[in-house]
Amino acid sequence: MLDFPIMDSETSLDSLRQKIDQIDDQLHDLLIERTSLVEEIRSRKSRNGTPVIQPAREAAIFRRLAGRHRGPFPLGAVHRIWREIITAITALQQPIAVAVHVPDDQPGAWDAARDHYGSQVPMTPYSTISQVIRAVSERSATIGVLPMPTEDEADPWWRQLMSRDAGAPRIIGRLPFAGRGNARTGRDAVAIACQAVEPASCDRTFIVVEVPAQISRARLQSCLSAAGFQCDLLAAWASDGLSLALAELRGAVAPDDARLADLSAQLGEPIDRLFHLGGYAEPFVTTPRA
Ligand SMILES: O=C(O)C(=O)C[C@]1(C(=O)O)C=C[C@@H](O)C=C1
Repeated sequence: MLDFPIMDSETSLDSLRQKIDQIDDQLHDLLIERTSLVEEIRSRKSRNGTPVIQPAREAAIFRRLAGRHRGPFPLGAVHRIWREIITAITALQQPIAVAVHVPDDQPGAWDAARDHYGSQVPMTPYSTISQVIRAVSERSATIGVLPMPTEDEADPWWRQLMSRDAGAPRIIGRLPFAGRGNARTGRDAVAIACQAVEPASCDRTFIVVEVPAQISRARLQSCLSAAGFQCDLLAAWASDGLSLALAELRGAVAPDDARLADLSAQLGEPIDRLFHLGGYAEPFVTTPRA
């Protein structure tokens, strides 16, 4: 702790600025010290096969800081500073590039992505969602930022994530995490990356299930509830006899979750095809969905 003399109205601007300089030195030294841990962290994760990007840990870091925050410094600004730090530390462990879906009428998608992944990593805007998914699948981008799914989409992008390939893209996060700040208009977004998602790390889980043709949304919703799930978003899509439902479920849902067997019983037929699309740590401040 810095030991400052009592300040009174006689304290000069120069001496106040000297104190600011001392504090800045401390902050800077601590940043350098924090960064010095990165090589050890990287090597442990690489030894264990743990993905470099750890959204649940990132969420826990900010929640902890928010819990101890005090004084007038804006919490949203604390979040922005830590997002720069965390992405910089991530990029020291593996190259990071972000592909963002930015349609003309949603410029805020870019702002939210930049607020989250910082100002220093390469970020590319794409006009179509398929381009973003392709960039991530082909590894020209590490992270893709896509609009949060909604219930009635004619050609929902989440179908493109239905893959059993362990290296296929999965949903790893939701943006913005701590409010929109001055970001321009935009829907909430999800981040995708080609990495395993530990079910326990998710406050929300996305699954896609092949469901009996003609099943109504209301019936699906009641089957999910009867199986013990709390479902926040239920999107359906059908074509040529194939009917799919995307459900955003509260909490973690592991592939061997007993409720999935119950769901199959509720639907009256075995679930032939069920895909875990990933999930996210619940945002600190949830913005209303557009
Ligand atoms: O804890 C880790 O695994 C880290 O790599 C450190 C760190 C951080 O800067 O705090 C960076 C990236 C991860 O996504 C989570 C946290």
